[in-house]
Amino acid sequence: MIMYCTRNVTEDLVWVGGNDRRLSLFEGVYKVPYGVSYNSYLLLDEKTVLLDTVDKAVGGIFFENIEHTLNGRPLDYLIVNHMEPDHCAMIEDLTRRHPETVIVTNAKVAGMIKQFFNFDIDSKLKLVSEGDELSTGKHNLTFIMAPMVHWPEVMVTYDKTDRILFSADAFGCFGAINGALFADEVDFYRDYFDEARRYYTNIVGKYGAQVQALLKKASAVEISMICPLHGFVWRRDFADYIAAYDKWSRYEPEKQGVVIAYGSIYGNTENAAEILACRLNELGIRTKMFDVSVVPASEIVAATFEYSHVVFASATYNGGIFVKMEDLLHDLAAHNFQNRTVALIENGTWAAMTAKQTAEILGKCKNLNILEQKVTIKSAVKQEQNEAVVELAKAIAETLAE
Ligand SMILES: Cc1cc2nc3c(=O)[nH]c(=O)nc-3n(C[C@H](O)[C@H](O)[C@H](O)COP(=O)(O)O)c2cc1C
Repeated sequence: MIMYCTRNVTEDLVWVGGNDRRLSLFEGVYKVPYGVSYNSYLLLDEKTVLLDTVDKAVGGIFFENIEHTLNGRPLDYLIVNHMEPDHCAMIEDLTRRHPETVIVTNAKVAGMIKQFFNFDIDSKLKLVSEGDELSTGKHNLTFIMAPMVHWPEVMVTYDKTDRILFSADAFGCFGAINGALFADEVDFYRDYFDEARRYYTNIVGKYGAQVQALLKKASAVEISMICPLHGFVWRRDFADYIAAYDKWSRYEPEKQGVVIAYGSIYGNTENAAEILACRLNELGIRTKMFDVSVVPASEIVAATFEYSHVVFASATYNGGIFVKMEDLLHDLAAHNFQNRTVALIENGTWAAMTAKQTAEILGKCKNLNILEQKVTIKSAVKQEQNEAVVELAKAIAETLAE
């Protein structure tokens, strides 16, 4: 007997993906404490259509799900929207199990299939471009190119019949699907929104302009359901989620407030950061603090997309920026960190360097307001620096929107 773990998305669309709760680092970088899902969808129309495959970690359950759902029918089409291995890993296995399957995709994907795999794809290929249609019986599918959301070959598929957007990595979220497939089956904004932000900012945060382009194309069609490649399916009330994507991809903060990221070896720079946080809160300003030595840069990157202001407080380290802080700054620059107000605190026992060097790294970033007022500590906070921190809190307060 074939075991299976599937859920119907609609009457004739079935989720045949899998969950990984043992992955230590997604993409080798990101912690996934609640696991991650690899979504694949099987449409049972007059023709059968699989939309993307899954990561090899869940390959076994994926094939059980497919065979159970097909129930002896052939698999007519595989649509490949995205060639990242967490979604495409099972393509070659699939073609061995289902030699009848025609692969429907764009030319860039086809090139990548050849790069990743060794089977003869040309004999199986049906190439599509922007706006092409595939009729599968009741359903008419069309293809929308979404380059760099978040690889260059990405496209999304729109089911015109049921108005379903198969959105590839867009609108995804970290976190395994624990039986609840739909976002409305969990308390998404309480339990998953932070994970969705961390997913967006780190995975596609760099490509705001391309996400904007996709949002524009998507706004031209009526959408009643969004089926991403990770996380929950959205079948209702997704306007707020699309609005969050719009905000993130325009690099607009969600909230007025200050992220304070500090790098401190012996606690004195941390002390300055703590004092600043106290003074800001006394002024009614919300703060979120991170010790860069213990919090992964990816979590701090996500927080900088949330808040309007960021303070970097760093000890000087062998003539440079404290190593973990330097990692964070490069990570931010790589994620197109922009459109924020920034303040700097530096510490050096003999020659503080970090304010200047931080400003140099951030010099690559667009539309940053780096406050001229900085605080320089020489080893430990003294009366003079205490006063300077108070002044910095006031200067930050002046730049906050009402
Ligand atoms: C390994 C190491 C290297 C340092 N290198 C420098 C340096 O190049 N220039 C400098 O002015 N201070 C240097 N410092 C001192 C720190 O910048 C800082 O003043 C001191 O560690 C106190 O701050 P903290 O308690 O936040 O670590 C160094 C400290 C350590 C532990």
